[in-house]
Amino acid sequence: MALSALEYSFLFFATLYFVSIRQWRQNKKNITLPPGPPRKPIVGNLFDIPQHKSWLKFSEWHKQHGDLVYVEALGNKILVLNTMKAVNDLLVDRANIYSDRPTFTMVGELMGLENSLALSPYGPTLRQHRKLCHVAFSPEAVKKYHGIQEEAITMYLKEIIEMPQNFVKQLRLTAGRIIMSVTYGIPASTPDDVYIVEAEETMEMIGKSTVPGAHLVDLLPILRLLPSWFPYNSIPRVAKYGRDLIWSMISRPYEAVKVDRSTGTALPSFVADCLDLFESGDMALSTEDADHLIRWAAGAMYGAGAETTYATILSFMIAMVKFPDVQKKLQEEIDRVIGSDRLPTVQDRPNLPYVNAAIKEALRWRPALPFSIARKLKEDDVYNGYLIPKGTIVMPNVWTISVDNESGIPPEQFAPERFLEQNAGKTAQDPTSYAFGFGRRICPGRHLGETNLFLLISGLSATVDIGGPVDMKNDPRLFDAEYTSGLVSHPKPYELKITPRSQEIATFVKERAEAV
Ligand code: HEM
Repeated sequence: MALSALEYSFLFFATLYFVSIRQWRQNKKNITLPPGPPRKPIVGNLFDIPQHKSWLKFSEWHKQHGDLVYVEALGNKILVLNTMKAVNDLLVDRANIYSDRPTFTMVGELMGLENSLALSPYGPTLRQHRKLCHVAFSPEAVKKYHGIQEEAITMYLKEIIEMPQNFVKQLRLTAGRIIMSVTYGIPASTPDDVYIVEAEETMEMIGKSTVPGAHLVDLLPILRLLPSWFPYNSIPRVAKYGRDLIWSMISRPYEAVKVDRSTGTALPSFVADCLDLFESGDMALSTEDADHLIRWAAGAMYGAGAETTYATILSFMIAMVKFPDVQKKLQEEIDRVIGSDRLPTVQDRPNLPYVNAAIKEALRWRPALPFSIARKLKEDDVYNGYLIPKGTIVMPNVWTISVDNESGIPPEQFAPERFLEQNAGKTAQDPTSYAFGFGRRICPGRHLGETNLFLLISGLSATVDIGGPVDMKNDPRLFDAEYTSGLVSHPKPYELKITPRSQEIATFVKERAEAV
């Protein structure tokens, strides 16, 4: 029987395809895993990876093993990327297989958090989440939140002028109020922080649950199938507690927006923008699906947006104590450009190069997410001759990437000068290219986040002197902040001496805050 030309071509290409797949599989057997410290049977490198600040250990391994460091822990495969080139080659250029998130059985599957934007697997739902963010958090769309951000930060400045000892607690509240206001339109000036209290409680529970080893079921997912009557099985009870807490945190403010919209009293917000988008018919979703999507997209914002801002500013304040010359230069620039009778606004940003350089330096000096947020590889991959197996957890080592060995200024120094025009070309990598993540999962709140940093850094510099802690006799005390080791690494609460730069400034900040 004679075959047609079409059938011949089909057979030819099919044979070529199968032969190349076989060849590829054979080659793969000869391909080695990326380098890393030697692994022990079963536990792998479990006991080589420190629980505290593990990014420092990976930075050491970077020097020994190179740009890729591969480790295993109890069968979990982990690849750490230590350079921007490796990050760009994999997370950006091969985004279709490197944009998934690792799974957590307890908090993700059993408590439901895998529905949320930040933990959502890479697929059609994530693309819809990202579309909502693209519309609601574009550089143009976030302009409508500038007023909210300015007001919340004015209130923060008033609070720390009046009660400087509360600067840490108030910073946390301020970051939370801004996110709640932007996400749900809850006024930042509301004295009732009921949503924030609930969100903080939920975030604490999630933080504890995502520490490796916190739940046995994460190591042995099969345990989730045990019936609830099984002796000593606390999994269903813990899962229900977490699920209820998360559901309440994401649903109460969301339902409130829907009620406010029905009465025409809703303030601008991410949720309101998303509901508008759905109602415009632009999303081709059922009401139920849109409801689910928007609720869980909005529910990710607090966790992702509040603690990162808090961490970056707490580190900035430490830098002001350790590098008083930088504080002086910031104050001088603000006094020269803005004067001392008003607070900086977003419109002033283009005229304040030193403040802008200080934002970059704050993102670089102590990155809030030293390992960014981990990815999971969807299928086997080969890079630089190494096999990276499917399911590998891939972590960009932002800590190592942020070490500036190019500008000639010691990396430990907090020096905005690295990013001034005079150093352009010989300076370090721009931190905005790594601090907010990469590729298809890059932080959707980065424009909003940067504005928070601008208003806080310029507002603090305009109004207060930040000094180290003092003893009863007003003598300086030794000062070194400790950092937490979770996903977000922030300084543990510490003391500072914060004083208004002048009585006039204290008065106008108070008047301005009262007007809010
Ligand atoms: C200083 C401020 C901030 C920093 C340093 C920061 C950093 C990051 C980083 C490193 C990621 C991981 C990206 C990746 O996987 O490649 C991320 C994700 C995310 N951020 Fe931010 N962020 C900040 C502020 C915000 C704000 C203000 C919001 C919201 C209003 C926000 C919302 C999110 C969300 C929803 C994700 C998850 C995206 C996804 O999984 O696709 N972030 N952020």
